[in-house]
Amino acid sequence: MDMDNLTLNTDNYQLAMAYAHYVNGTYQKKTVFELYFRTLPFGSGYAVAAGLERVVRYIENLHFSEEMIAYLAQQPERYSAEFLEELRNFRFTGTIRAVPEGTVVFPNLPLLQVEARVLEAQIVETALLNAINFQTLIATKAARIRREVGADGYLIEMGTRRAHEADAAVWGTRAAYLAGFDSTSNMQAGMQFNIPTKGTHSHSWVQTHVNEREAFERFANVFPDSTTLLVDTYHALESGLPNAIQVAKELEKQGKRLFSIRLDSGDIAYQSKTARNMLDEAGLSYVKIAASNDLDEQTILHLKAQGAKVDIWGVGTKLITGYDHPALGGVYKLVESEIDGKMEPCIKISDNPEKITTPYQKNVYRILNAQGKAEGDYLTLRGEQVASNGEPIKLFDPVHTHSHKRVADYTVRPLLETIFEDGRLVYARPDIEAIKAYHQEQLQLFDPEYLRNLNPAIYLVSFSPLLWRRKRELIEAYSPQQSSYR
Ligand SMILES: Nc1ncnc2c1ncn2[C@@H]1O[C@H](COP(=O)(O)OP(=O)(O)OP(=O)(O)O)[C@@H](O)[C@H]1O
Ligand SMILES: O=P(O)(O)OC[C@H]1O[C@H](OP(=O)(O)OP(=O)(O)O)[C@H](O)[C@@H]1O
Ligand SMILES: O=C(O)c1cccnc1
Repeated sequence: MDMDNLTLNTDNYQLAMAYAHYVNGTYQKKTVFELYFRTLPFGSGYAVAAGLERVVRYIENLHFSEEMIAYLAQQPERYSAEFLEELRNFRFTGTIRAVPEGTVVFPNLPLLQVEARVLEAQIVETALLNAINFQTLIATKAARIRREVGADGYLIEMGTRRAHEADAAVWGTRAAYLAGFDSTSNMQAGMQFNIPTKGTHSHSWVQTHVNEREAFERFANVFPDSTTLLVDTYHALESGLPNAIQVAKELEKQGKRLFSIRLDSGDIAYQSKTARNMLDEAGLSYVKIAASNDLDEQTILHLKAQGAKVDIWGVGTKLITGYDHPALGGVYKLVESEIDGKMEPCIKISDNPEKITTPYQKNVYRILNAQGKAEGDYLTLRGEQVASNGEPIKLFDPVHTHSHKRVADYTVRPLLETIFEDGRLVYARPDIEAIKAYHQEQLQLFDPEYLRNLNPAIYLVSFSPLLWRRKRELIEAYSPQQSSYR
């Protein structure tokens, strides 16, 4: 089984619908789907788009292997031999547009758009959501953690042991790195994505020696330029720190420097402040202090408020599992479908206005004011030009319409890039360092009110007047007193 081929990483119902379209002769119908989320995780004011690299690899490798075809042939759905033959030749031949990874994104903004035969667009839904929901969630959590750590702190991702299995560890690490982490303990992620790896040692290293001092010496002698000593196996301040200081002094005699000590239990604020004093008094102000132990942005905020002297933060479980908001609720909705050879808008009506889908394939623009700061995002019909004729542009919340503003002097920046064109990869994939730098540039576009972790300001994702009018008309057309559509 080729584990890199995720073609069957789809739901049973996608194949059932694909088959029913096939049997009815409608499987070649053109469709447009858009992927977006409705609610931000963690109480954040923004999310960080991630997952596109995995989408690209998935689409490039999309095909049903003989083993998969044989499996499908045995299913109770009794797929016909002709359909299985169609699947044997199945490749992605459509067009995908997406916001680049690292983009700062908001609810109801299309992050990805699929324009393809319904057969293809339907089958890929599950895997696209799977990749983008998870990675965007983790990138967003990572950005929150980076915000509290500040630009000076060094952040190591350490979550693999608690991640939801290997894929989540490796791709989650990548998402964390692009959104602000400095390195990871996961070697696979390091190799696969060129992410710097870092590590210290665990309590077992100390426990497998006759005493702590011997353990420290032996480790430091092997890595004299990069050692971090974990000082809390027995008593951090009474034993670990004094032993680490002795080892650092020994290293100095060889012209070497102990890199850091690590605290992994107890009161990190108190211990780090005391450790800092002890190290400084011993003339070891260059030795850094690392901390770990169920950290997240909240704990880090509190530790910093207490004056903790931590230079390096190791964060695992609460990052890689999206601990306090374990899933991003991204959805993939049909916005246009071919009827009698013509693309027609599609809508899903709901009693909850936030869940009514927005019809039509869209263009997505970011509106920047004269200072180059983002004022809001702006969705138009595809092909519709944004007027920049000197007239102010009106931005409003399409659900809570009282919330609006006008921006007089503005420029527009399109957000969607073409990734696949008629099945061909046309996107020059940036390397991970370029994505990381791009994410930092993105943050500069926003006033801090939108970015703060607690009770952030709400950013407007607006419609053009034409899109607004067309959506209203469609809602009207599907209202119960109109019968023509039902
Ligand atoms: N000064 C502090 N203020 C707020 N939270 C802290 C402070 N110091 C540590 N913490 C956090 O408190 C939690 C302590 O958890 P817990 O009681 O399980 O750890 P512990 O006492 O260190 O035990 P263990 O040895 O099992 O790790 C951790 O999440 C840690 O990051
Ligand atoms: O706490 P996290 O953010 O997940 O960071 C990773 C943790 O993994 C290691 O210990 P492990 O949890 O295996 O054992 P311990 O807590 O008993 O030290 C390490 O010492 C960290 O505490
Ligand atoms: O290198 C470390 O200190 C480390 C790595 C993984 C998990 N916990 C700690």
